[in-house]
Amino acid sequence: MTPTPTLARPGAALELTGVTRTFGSLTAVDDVSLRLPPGARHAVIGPNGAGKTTLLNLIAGTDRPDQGSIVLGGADVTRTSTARRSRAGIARSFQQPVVIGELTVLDNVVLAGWPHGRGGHAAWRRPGRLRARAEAAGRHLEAVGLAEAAHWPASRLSHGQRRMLDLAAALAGEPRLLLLDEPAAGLTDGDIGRLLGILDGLPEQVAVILVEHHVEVVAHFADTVTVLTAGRVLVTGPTGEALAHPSVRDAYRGTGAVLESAPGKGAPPPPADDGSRAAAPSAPDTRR
Ligand SMILES: Nc1ncnc2c1ncn2[C@@H]1O[C@H](COP(=O)(O)OP(=O)(O)OP(=O)(O)O)[C@@H](O)[C@H]1O
Repeated sequence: MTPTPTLARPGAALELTGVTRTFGSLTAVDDVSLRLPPGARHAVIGPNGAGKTTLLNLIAGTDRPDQGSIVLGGADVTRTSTARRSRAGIARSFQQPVVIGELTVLDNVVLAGWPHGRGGHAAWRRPGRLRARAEAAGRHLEAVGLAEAAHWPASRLSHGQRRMLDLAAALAGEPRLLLLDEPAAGLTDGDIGRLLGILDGLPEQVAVILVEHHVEVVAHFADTVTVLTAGRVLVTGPTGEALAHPSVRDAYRGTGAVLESAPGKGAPPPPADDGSRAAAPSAPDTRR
């Protein structure tokens, strides 16, 4: 059966309506609706197994919803391939950074930004296009603080640097919607401070969905937050209100997250080597 096309209200960068994904008897994402304007700074938080990564997979197209619709910039992409969505302007970073160790840092970014499809093959034969891509890749590396490492083999990078390279690679496609899956995971305090600076410098017109366990990163970066528990939206709204909501406190109680002390949006990055970070929620992982 052909799905009924969904019309987004004007102006939405992304509109999810009733998005649901089940795995057997488990509903990982349950009737999630969300509307983001261009340039949105939105975070999705929730305990382990809440459905955050599944939601990103559904938006990026690596997975398909059982119900609901996904509309990007007015176009229904619910059933379109990952490659088409990438061409339409969706880019993502991963929990485990995707880096090709044998290539240089610069080439990783050039490759990530290379056009998919037949146009991409033709582009290799045009030295001017290649040069322009390399210059753009250099700018993205500069933005994430990796300019000096541009000609290193990517295998030389530390974990924190790989995360930054993954981010530069995501930016290389000049996205209109950027999906960031736990960019602060495994970073040192100093690296998190740098990450916050980089996030602050993301192009204004790009809508961003940040999935993150570090509440202070969420509080610093996001204007709005959706809290998921067991696949359902518990709360969605302005960051301060969402984090202060009693149900959110209940959902996070006992997980170690320090919601009270999360700095407000616009607060400076935390000092390096301060060990008092708001901890990631650590509810039992229900992954099968
Ligand atoms: N391919 C799959 N097959 C079966 N179950 C899955 C699959 N992918 C995810 N799940 C389940 O769906 C639920 C949501 O998983 P998901 O990874 O989206 O949660 P999450 O909120 O991103 O968790 P975390 O914070 O630990 O990354 C979990 O119970 C998980 O085990």
